[in-house]
Amino acid sequence: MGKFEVLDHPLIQHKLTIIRKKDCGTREFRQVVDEIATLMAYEVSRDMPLEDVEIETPMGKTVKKRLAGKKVVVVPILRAGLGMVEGILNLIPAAKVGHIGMYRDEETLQPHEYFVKMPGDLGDRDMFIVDPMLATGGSAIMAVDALKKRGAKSIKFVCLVAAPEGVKALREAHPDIDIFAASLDDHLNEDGYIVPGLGDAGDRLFGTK
Ligand SMILES: O=P(O)(O)OC[C@H]1O[C@H](OP(=O)(O)OP(=O)(O)O)[C@H](O)[C@@H]1O
Ligand SMILES: O=c1cc[nH]c(=O)[nH]1
Ligand SMILES: [Mg+2]
Repeated sequence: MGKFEVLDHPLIQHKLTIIRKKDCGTREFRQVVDEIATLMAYEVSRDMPLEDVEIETPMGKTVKKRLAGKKVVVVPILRAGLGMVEGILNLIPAAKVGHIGMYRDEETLQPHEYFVKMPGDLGDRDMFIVDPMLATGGSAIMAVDALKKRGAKSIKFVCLVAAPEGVKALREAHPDIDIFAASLDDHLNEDGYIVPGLGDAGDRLFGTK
Protein backbone atom coordinates (compact mmCIF):
# COMPACT_ATOMS: atom_id res chain seq x y z
CA MET A 1 0.00 0.00 0.00
CA GLY A 2 1.34 3.42 -0.89
CA LYS A 3 1.50 6.03 1.82
CA PHE A 4 -0.71 9.02 2.50
CA GLU A 5 1.24 11.84 4.14
CA VAL A 6 0.22 15.32 5.24
CA LEU A 7 3.24 17.61 4.88
CA ASP A 8 2.44 19.97 7.72
CA HIS A 9 5.73 21.83 8.07
CA PRO A 10 5.03 25.18 9.78
CA LEU A 11 6.03 27.14 6.66
CA ILE A 12 3.62 25.10 4.56
CA GLN A 13 0.77 25.59 7.04
CA HIS A 14 1.43 29.33 7.24
CA LYS A 15 1.49 29.76 3.47
CA LEU A 16 -1.60 27.61 2.97
CA THR A 17 -3.51 29.86 5.36
CA ILE A 18 -2.55 32.87 3.22
CA ILE A 19 -4.01 31.40 0.02
CA ARG A 20 -7.15 30.10 1.74
CA LYS A 21 -8.24 33.67 2.55
CA LYS A 22 -10.86 34.87 0.12
CA ASP A 23 -9.21 38.29 -0.22
CA CYS A 24 -5.89 36.79 -1.42
CA GLY A 25 -5.57 38.13 -4.98
CA THR A 26 -4.34 36.34 -8.10
CA ARG A 27 -0.78 37.60 -7.91
CA GLU A 28 -0.25 36.61 -4.28
CA PHE A 29 -2.10 33.31 -4.76
CA ARG A 30 0.18 32.34 -7.66
CA GLN A 31 3.33 33.35 -5.79
CA VAL A 32 2.45 31.47 -2.61
CA VAL A 33 1.31 28.30 -4.46
CA ASP A 34 4.73 28.36 -6.13
CA GLU A 35 6.46 28.63 -2.74
CA ILE A 36 4.42 25.80 -1.21
CA ALA A 37 5.21 23.57 -4.19
CA THR A 38 8.94 24.09 -3.62
CA LEU A 39 8.61 23.20 0.06
CA MET A 40 6.59 20.11 -0.82
CA ALA A 41 9.12 19.05 -3.48
CA TYR A 42 11.78 18.92 -0.77
CA GLU A 43 9.72 16.41 1.23
CA VAL A 44 8.37 14.43 -1.71
CA SER A 45 11.85 13.85 -3.14
CA ARG A 46 13.19 12.36 0.13
CA ASP A 47 13.43 8.83 -1.24
CA MET A 48 15.20 9.71 -4.51
CA PRO A 49 17.88 7.08 -5.15
CA LEU A 50 21.54 8.00 -4.63
CA GLU A 51 24.71 6.43 -6.00
CA ASP A 52 28.39 6.65 -5.04
CA VAL A 53 30.70 8.93 -6.97
CA GLU A 54 34.43 9.49 -6.53
CA ILE A 55 35.33 13.16 -6.31
CA GLU A 56 38.38 15.16 -5.37
CA THR A 57 38.10 17.91 -2.77
CA PRO A 58 41.00 20.32 -2.16
CA MET A 59 42.04 17.83 0.57
CA GLY A 60 42.08 14.68 -1.56
CA LYS A 61 39.94 11.93 -3.06
CA THR A 62 36.73 10.70 -1.46
CA VAL A 63 33.61 8.77 -2.38
CA LYS A 64 30.35 10.67 -1.85
CA LYS A 65 26.71 10.52 -2.95
CA ARG A 66 24.94 12.01 -5.91
CA LEU A 67 21.46 11.50 -7.34
CA ALA A 68 21.36 8.25 -9.30
CA GLY A 69 19.80 10.07 -12.22
CA LYS A 70 16.40 8.40 -12.28
CA LYS A 71 14.51 11.01 -14.18
CA VAL A 72 11.57 12.76 -12.58
CA VAL A 73 8.57 13.80 -14.63
CA VAL A 74 6.34 16.50 -13.16
CA VAL A 75 2.79 16.04 -14.45
CA PRO A 76 0.41 18.95 -13.83
CA ILE A 77 -3.29 18.32 -14.24
CA LEU A 78 -4.43 21.37 -16.24
CA ARG A 79 -5.21 23.94 -15.44
CA ALA A 80 -4.61 24.34 -11.75
CA GLY A 81 -1.68 21.91 -11.55
CA LEU A 82 0.32 24.33 -13.71
CA GLY A 83 0.66 26.59 -10.69
CA MET A 84 2.81 24.00 -8.91
CA VAL A 85 5.25 23.17 -11.74
CA GLU A 86 7.82 25.97 -11.44
CA GLY A 87 8.03 25.54 -7.68
CA ILE A 88 9.03 21.91 -8.10
CA LEU A 89 11.41 22.63 -10.97
CA ASN A 90 13.21 25.08 -8.66
CA LEU A 91 14.49 22.04 -6.74
CA ILE A 92 14.56 19.45 -9.54
CA PRO A 93 15.52 21.52 -12.58
CA ALA A 94 16.31 18.55 -14.81
CA ALA A 95 12.81 17.10 -14.47
CA LYS A 96 10.73 16.67 -17.58
CA VAL A 97 7.16 17.94 -17.67
CA GLY A 98 4.19 15.97 -18.99
CA HIS A 99 0.74 17.56 -19.24
CA ILE A 100 -2.71 16.14 -18.64
CA GLY A 101 -5.66 18.36 -19.51
CA MET A 102 -8.78 17.61 -17.53
CA TYR A 103 -11.89 19.41 -16.41
CA ARG A 104 -14.60 18.36 -14.02
CA ASP A 105 -18.18 18.57 -15.27
CA GLU A 106 -19.89 20.99 -12.90
CA GLU A 107 -23.14 18.99 -12.80
CA THR A 108 -21.97 15.38 -12.68
CA LEU A 109 -18.53 16.09 -11.09
CA GLN A 110 -17.12 13.55 -13.57
CA PRO A 111 -13.66 14.34 -15.02
CA HIS A 112 -13.11 14.69 -18.75
CA GLU A 113 -9.67 14.27 -20.28
CA TYR A 114 -8.90 16.65 -23.16
CA PHE A 115 -5.12 16.54 -23.55
CA VAL A 116 -2.18 14.25 -22.76
CA LYS A 117 1.44 14.85 -23.75
CA MET A 118 4.14 12.80 -22.01
CA PRO A 119 7.83 12.14 -22.48
CA GLY A 120 8.82 8.60 -23.54
CA ASP A 121 9.86 5.61 -21.39
CA LEU A 122 7.55 6.35 -18.46
CA GLY A 123 8.37 2.92 -16.98
CA ASP A 124 11.84 4.12 -15.94
CA ARG A 125 10.77 7.42 -14.42
CA ASP A 126 9.41 8.81 -11.16
CA MET A 127 6.14 10.57 -11.95
CA PHE A 128 4.97 13.44 -9.71
CA ILE A 129 1.36 14.28 -10.57
CA VAL A 130 0.54 17.75 -9.25
CA ASP A 131 -2.86 19.35 -8.72
CA PRO A 132 -3.75 21.71 -5.87
CA MET A 133 -7.09 20.00 -5.19
CA LEU A 134 -8.03 16.38 -4.48
CA ALA A 135 -11.81 16.62 -4.10
CA THR A 136 -13.91 13.60 -5.17
CA GLY A 137 -10.71 12.04 -6.50
CA GLY A 138 -12.16 11.51 -9.98
CA SER A 139 -9.56 13.66 -11.77
CA ALA A 140 -6.63 12.15 -9.87
CA ILE A 141 -7.82 8.59 -10.53
CA MET A 142 -8.20 9.30 -14.24
CA ALA A 143 -4.76 10.96 -14.35
CA VAL A 144 -3.12 7.93 -12.73
CA ASP A 145 -5.01 5.69 -15.17
CA ALA A 146 -3.62 7.74 -18.07
CA LEU A 147 -0.03 7.37 -16.80
CA LYS A 148 -0.30 3.66 -16.03
CA LYS A 149 -1.77 3.06 -19.48
CA ARG A 150 1.41 4.59 -20.89
CA GLY A 151 3.68 2.37 -18.79
CA ALA A 152 4.33 4.44 -15.65
CA LYS A 153 5.12 2.37 -12.56
CA SER A 154 6.36 4.83 -9.94
CA ILE A 155 3.71 7.49 -9.31
CA LYS A 156 3.27 10.08 -6.58
CA PHE A 157 0.27 12.40 -6.31
CA VAL A 158 1.02 15.79 -4.76
CA CYS A 159 -1.76 18.21 -3.82
CA LEU A 160 -2.28 21.17 -1.54
CA VAL A 161 -5.72 20.42 -0.13
CA ALA A 162 -7.26 16.95 0.04
CA ALA A 163 -10.77 15.91 1.04
CA PRO A 164 -11.14 12.65 2.97
CA GLU A 165 -13.51 11.43 0.23
CA GLY A 166 -10.85 11.97 -2.46
CA VAL A 167 -8.06 10.33 -0.49
CA LYS A 168 -10.24 7.26 0.10
CA ALA A 169 -11.30 7.00 -3.54
CA LEU A 170 -7.76 7.44 -4.88
CA ARG A 171 -6.30 4.90 -2.45
CA GLU A 172 -8.99 2.38 -3.35
CA ALA A 173 -8.51 2.83 -7.08
CA HIS A 174 -4.69 2.98 -6.98
CA PRO A 175 -3.38 1.48 -3.72
CA ASP A 176 0.19 1.41 -5.03
CA ILE A 177 0.76 5.18 -5.35
CA ASP A 178 1.97 7.62 -2.68
CA ILE A 179 -0.22 10.63 -1.90
CA PHE A 180 1.11 13.84 -0.36
CA ALA A 181 -1.06 16.77 0.76
CA ALA A 182 -0.37 20.02 2.58
CA SER A 183 -3.70 19.63 4.39
CA LEU A 184 -6.43 17.07 4.90
CA ASP A 185 -9.59 19.17 5.08
CA ASP A 186 -13.03 18.42 6.55
CA HIS A 187 -15.38 17.37 3.77
CA LEU A 188 -16.90 18.07 0.35
CA ASN A 189 -19.98 20.24 0.05
CA GLU A 190 -22.97 19.36 -2.14
CA ASP A 191 -21.31 21.01 -5.16
CA GLY A 192 -18.15 18.92 -4.77
CA TYR A 193 -16.03 21.74 -3.33
CA ILE A 194 -13.64 21.13 -0.46
CA VAL A 195 -14.60 22.75 2.88
CA PRO A 196 -12.96 24.88 4.16
CA GLY A 197 -10.67 24.47 1.11
CA LEU A 198 -9.65 27.50 -0.90
CA GLY A 199 -12.37 27.69 -3.55
CA ASP A 200 -11.74 27.00 -7.22
CA ALA A 201 -7.99 26.69 -7.52
CA GLY A 202 -7.86 27.15 -11.31
CA ASP A 203 -9.96 30.31 -11.21
CA ARG A 204 -7.96 31.75 -8.33
CA LEU A 205 -4.62 31.04 -10.04
CA PHE A 206 -5.60 32.43 -13.41
CA GLY A 207 -8.10 35.14 -12.39
CA THR A 208 -10.93 33.64 -14.41
CA LYS A 209 -13.78 34.36 -12.05
O1 LIG B 1 -11.13 15.47 -7.29
P1 LIG B 1 -12.07 16.06 -8.29
O2 LIG B 1 -13.51 16.02 -7.81
O3 LIG B 1 -11.93 15.44 -9.65
O4 LIG B 1 -11.78 17.62 -8.39
C1 LIG B 1 -10.49 18.14 -8.46
C2 LIG B 1 -10.24 18.76 -9.79
O5 LIG B 1 -11.05 19.92 -9.96
C3 LIG B 1 -10.21 21.04 -10.28
O6 LIG B 1 -10.03 21.19 -11.63
P2 LIG B 1 -11.19 21.81 -12.61
O7 LIG B 1 -12.06 20.73 -13.15
O8 LIG B 1 -11.89 22.91 -11.89
O9 LIG B 1 -10.35 22.35 -13.84
P3 LIG B 1 -9.42 23.65 -13.93
O10 LIG B 1 -8.16 23.32 -13.21
O11 LIG B 1 -9.23 23.86 -15.37
O12 LIG B 1 -10.16 24.79 -13.28
C4 LIG B 1 -8.92 20.68 -9.60
O13 LIG B 1 -7.83 21.43 -10.06
C5 LIG B 1 -8.79 19.21 -9.85
O14 LIG B 1 -8.22 18.88 -11.09
O1 LIG C 1 -12.69 22.73 -3.77
C1 LIG C 1 -12.40 22.44 -4.94
C2 LIG C 1 -12.81 21.23 -5.54
C3 LIG C 1 -12.45 20.97 -6.82
N1 LIG C 1 -11.73 21.89 -7.51
C4 LIG C 1 -11.33 23.05 -6.94
O2 LIG C 1 -10.66 23.87 -7.59
N2 LIG C 1 -11.68 23.30 -5.68
MG1 LIG D 1 -11.30 24.79 -11.70
